[in-house]
This record gives sequence, structure tokens and C-alpha cells, in this order.
Amino acid sequence: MEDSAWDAGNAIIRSAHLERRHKVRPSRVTLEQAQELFKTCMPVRKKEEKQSADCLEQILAKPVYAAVTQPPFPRSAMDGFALRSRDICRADMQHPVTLEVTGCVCAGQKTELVLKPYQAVRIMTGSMIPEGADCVVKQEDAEWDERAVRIYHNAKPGENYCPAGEDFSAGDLLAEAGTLVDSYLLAAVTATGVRNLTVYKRLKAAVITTGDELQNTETPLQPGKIYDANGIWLCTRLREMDCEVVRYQTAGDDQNKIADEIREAWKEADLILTTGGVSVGEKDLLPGVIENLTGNVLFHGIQVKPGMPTMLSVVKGTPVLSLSGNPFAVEALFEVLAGGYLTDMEASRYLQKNQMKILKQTFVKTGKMKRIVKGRCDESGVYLPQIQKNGQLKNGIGSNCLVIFPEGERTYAEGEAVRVIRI
Ligand SMILES: Nc1nc2c(c(=O)[nH]1)N[C@H]1C(S)=C(S)[C@@H](COP(=O)(O)OP(=O)(O)OC[C@H]3O[C@@H](n4cnc5c(N)ncnc54)[C@H](O)[C@@H]3O)O[C@H]1N2
Ligand code: MOO
Repeated sequence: MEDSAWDAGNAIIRSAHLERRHKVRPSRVTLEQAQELFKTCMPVRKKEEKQSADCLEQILAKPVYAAVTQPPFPRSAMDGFALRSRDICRADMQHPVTLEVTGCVCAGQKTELVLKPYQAVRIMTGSMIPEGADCVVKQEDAEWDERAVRIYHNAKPGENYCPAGEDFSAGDLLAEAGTLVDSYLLAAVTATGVRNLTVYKRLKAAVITTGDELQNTETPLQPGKIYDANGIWLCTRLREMDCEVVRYQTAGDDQNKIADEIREAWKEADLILTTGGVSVGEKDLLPGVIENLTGNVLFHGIQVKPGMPTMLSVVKGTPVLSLSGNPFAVEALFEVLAGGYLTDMEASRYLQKNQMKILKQTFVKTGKMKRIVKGRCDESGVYLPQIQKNGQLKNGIGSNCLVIFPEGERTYAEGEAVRVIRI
């Protein structure tokens, strides 16, 4: 981690300790400071070179250049006859032109035939076009036997003729670093003869959900309990963002168990995510656990709703992002902190650009703090679910963006431009 981030983090912690001693509420960082601190404590992404088919869904760390020209030779787009267009320029249904057939070429064959005036070569789709021919007449416009062909169509130069390099030439840039490796990219790079790709190594993440109320779905719901929605969300969202989830555990409200889980996660994870237990209640154990593990707290508290009590620490060199328990606090803060970092290097699909969108309805923003809400946007603007509570999950179904409203209470009118982050 860079010194500046440590200094910034330590300054925040010092002031937080002072404030606590004087029984004043500790200062919270701004959302922008939290984003910066998160990025600086994350490891530099490592690269790996491996067989292209094994790189699916990873992100290119090096550009890919074509090794061979595609198609490598001029080829026919139709089954028919390769010929010289000037020989048949007056041909039509009433006045066919007869040419001598000098041979036949099928796909996969090399031909050394050279066409002379008023000659044609029988040719199949994908075959090498003989020298001298500048077009192919499809067989539906011809009548033929082994020695001669009657052409009923005045094909133009280049008709059904795919020149060498029509797709790409050796040395052409096929894909920039930052492109997501998908099946289309794999088809194109394989056609160039490229066998290996260099991609960013998948980041290894561990997820620890906390809270005695959590239960898995294997048993019927017990009184006072809820199912662990945050765990599945984090695990699947991490996978969507090209991370490997190396560990996922629920640790209850047991200080020792949470600490043990963090110790286990250290062994393999580049990033540890915890949920719940970061606020001020009796069972909000994460700050104490991190202190006992002698972790460095970079911030505890962000000037934003939801996710105000979010905490970031570094324990034995591994960043631990402790998200507050409310599902939407988990989702929103993960997206704006980790999501931005994880998708930074991916140029196309996840690009987390701030966009301005037109609000399609009135929104009454209460509270002084910056506010993040779920939304669904399209070309015309952004729509917001009617009810936005931090514990709600149903309104997340079908949402595709977050809308960030600045500090201050005010009513936003339909038609106003608002800041949107695509997710
Ligand atoms: N007296 C105060 N109380 C609270 C404050 C405060 O400033 N003073 N802050 C509130 C805010 S804001 C938030 S946010 C919450 C955050 O608390 P925690 O991060 O400690 O989270 P929990 O209390 O553990 O859980 C909050 C909520 O979310 C549910 N939850 C937790 N884990 C999961 C999960 N894995 N899946 C689904 N739902 C989960 C949990 O049951 C709670 O309902 O504190 C306020 N309190
Ligand atoms: O910060 Mo809490 O997530 O507002 O509800």
C-alpha cells in the first residue's frame, strides 16, 4: 500500500480515537476518500499467460495481434465458377456466354491453375480462387458439363470474391488490453493462430457473514432468524466481477469465530469481505475483532447512506472490507468501493463510468448525507423503485444501476439530470 494511503488512514484513525476519548462522534470519511483508500490498499493485479480456451471471462492484460492473415488466400463465397468478369460482361438470361472449364478446386486444396481469357474453373465455397479470376458466378446462374459452362449473369469484379486479409492481416491489433475474453474473442484469436493469452489473474476473495440471526436455507426458518442473503450476493457478484471466491463462511456473533475465520481467510485471499456487526450495538463485534488482530483501520464510517458504518482495515497486509449488514448497504458500498477497483481494468463490459441520466420521476431526498439508491436505466433515463429501504431485497431484482444523490435535503424533479453508476 502507498505511504500516502497509510498516512491518510492513520490520520483518520488518530482523529477518531481522539474524538472517542472526548465522547464525540468519530469523523467519517467522504465517499471519494473511501474509494481512494480502498484502491490504494488493494494489491497490484498479477498477470498470467495460459491457453486461450482457459481464459474465458478473464480480462486481457496484453493486447492480441493477428499472427496470420485471415482469410490467408483469396477465397470463394459461393459454389460456382471462378472467372474473369470482363469475359462475361454482356451475359444475361437471353445471351449466355460459354467458357472453357479448365479444372475444379475444393476447400482445403491448393491450386496453381491460372485463368486465361474465356476460361473458368469450377469452385466450391471457401476454396482458393485461381490466379486471373476476379469474381465467382454462383452455380444457379450457370449450366455446365465437364468441359464447358454457360454463364447467364454478368458478375461484377469482386463478386463472391473474398480477398486475402478481408477480415484481418497479420500484425493487426485484434483486441486491446482490458477486453473481456468471451467466445467471440476466442474465435477471432484462434483464427489468427494465437494459442496463449496473457490475462489478469483472478483476484481471490473470502466472504464472512456475521450475525447470530443468520441461517442457511437447508432448514426451515427458526424464530428470530433470517436467511443469509448477503453471503450469496457477495459470492455471486464477486464471480461476476472475475474474482475467485476461495472461502465463504458464516461466523455468527462470536468474536473468536470471526477472528478465526479472518485468520483462515488470510492464508489464501487477496481481499476479505465481512458483513454485519460494524455499527454501535452490543453485538457489533467487527471493530473489536480487527483491533485484537492488530489490524490498521483506514476508515470506520463514511458520509453516505446506506452503508454509513462501513469499515476498511488492513490485517497482516490483507485488506478487510467490513460492510454493514443491511443488504442494500452491502450491495451499494461493495459496488462503489470494490466494484470500481475490480472493473477498472476491464474496458468494455463492466466499465463503471459515471453517467448523467434524466430522472423519470420525482424523488424526495431526505437526510443531509449523500444517498445511494437503486435504479433501472435505459436510453431515455432512470427509474427508481417507489420504496427504497436499506433492508429490502426485492427491489434489487431487475435494477441495473445506482443513483448517487449529493448531500442535502431536496426534491428532485422529473427531468433533472442525476449521477448514475451502471452495475
Ligand atoms: N444506535 C444506533 N443504531 C444503529 C446505527 C447507529 O448509528 N446508532 N446505525 C444504523 C445503521 S445506519 C446501520 S447500516 C446498521 C448497520 O449495522 P451493522 O453493520 O452492525 O449490521 P447488523 O446490525 O449486523 O445488521 C443490520 C441489518 O441487516 C441484517 N443482516 C445482517 N446480515 C445479513 C445477511 N447476511 N443477510 C441478510 N440480512 C442481514 C440484520 O439482520 C439487520 O437487520 O445499524 C444501524 N443501527
Ligand atoms: O448506513 Mo445504514 O446502511 O444507513 O442503514
